[in-house]
Amino acid sequence: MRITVENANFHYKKGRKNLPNLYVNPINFSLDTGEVMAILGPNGAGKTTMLKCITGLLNWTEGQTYIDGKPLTKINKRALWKRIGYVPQAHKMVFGFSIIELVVMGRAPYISTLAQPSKVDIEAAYEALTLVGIKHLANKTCNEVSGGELQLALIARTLVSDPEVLILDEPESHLDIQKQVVILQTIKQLAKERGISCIINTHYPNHAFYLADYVLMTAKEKEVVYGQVEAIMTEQRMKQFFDVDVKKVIYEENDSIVQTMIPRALSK
Ligand SMILES: Nc1ncnc2c1ncn2[C@@H]1O[C@H](COP(=O)(O)OP(=O)(O)OP(=O)(O)O)[C@@H](O)[C@H]1O
Repeated sequence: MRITVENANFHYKKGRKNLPNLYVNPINFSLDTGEVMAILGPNGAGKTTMLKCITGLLNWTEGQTYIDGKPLTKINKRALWKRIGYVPQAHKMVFGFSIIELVVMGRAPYISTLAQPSKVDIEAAYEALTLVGIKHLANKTCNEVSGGELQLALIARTLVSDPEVLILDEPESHLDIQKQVVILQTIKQLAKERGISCIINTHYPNHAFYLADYVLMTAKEKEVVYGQVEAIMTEQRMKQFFDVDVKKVIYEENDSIVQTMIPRALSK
């Protein structure tokens, strides 16, 4: 499946008044089966808004998202949500669903209105929990698990609809370093082994280096740039977009080239 965004932009409204466009120049990118794109930018740059527009939760005010060449607005919503999985930022939930109930809700596009989830739906939910490594938490309530465990459950909830594209909003935020690794490895595995295309908002340049084939970088009043990771993730661009001096370090580990970025202010 190919997801394409062409000449897109967005502005919020305040009352009847249009606020300025969030992006200085139109957004253009294309992602094929199993490819990963990371979106990076400072707080308030419009990353969450962009994910919502890509999936049709908000409507682009200019341009369009296309799925295999077909405008997203022309695709039946139920059919669309079988193909696209959206994992929002995890906020602690205060209601009492169990984790398995939360994950079964992800089968909604397959369950007809008013029908109960079937055995197949419940089996699919357990399979997804197994995949993200938290099957043992199935009967805990959302209130009883940690932020990281809830984040994994939200990913599982998306996986039960067997999506072709996974859109994740800062999935590794608020997680300890071990849980971050689990999330990143899970996403990479879904992309490379299951051919799921992934779009991920992240605040971590190193995560983009690990996961992404392409990076889209945006910041208020800065040109939106998009391209292959090596071309976009430069010291110069980090200075330009984040106003931070970083050192890009490249080294070899287990026959792979690893790239990382360290803020110079933190090196003694
Ligand atoms: N409903 C809204 N109405 C008006 N402005 C909004 C609305 N939602 C967000 N904004 C503004 O749009 C801009 C982009 O917000 P968005 O949440 O997309 O940024 P972000 O890059 O995801 O930020 P962060 O990294 O902090 O999560 C911000 O200036 C925000 O205040």
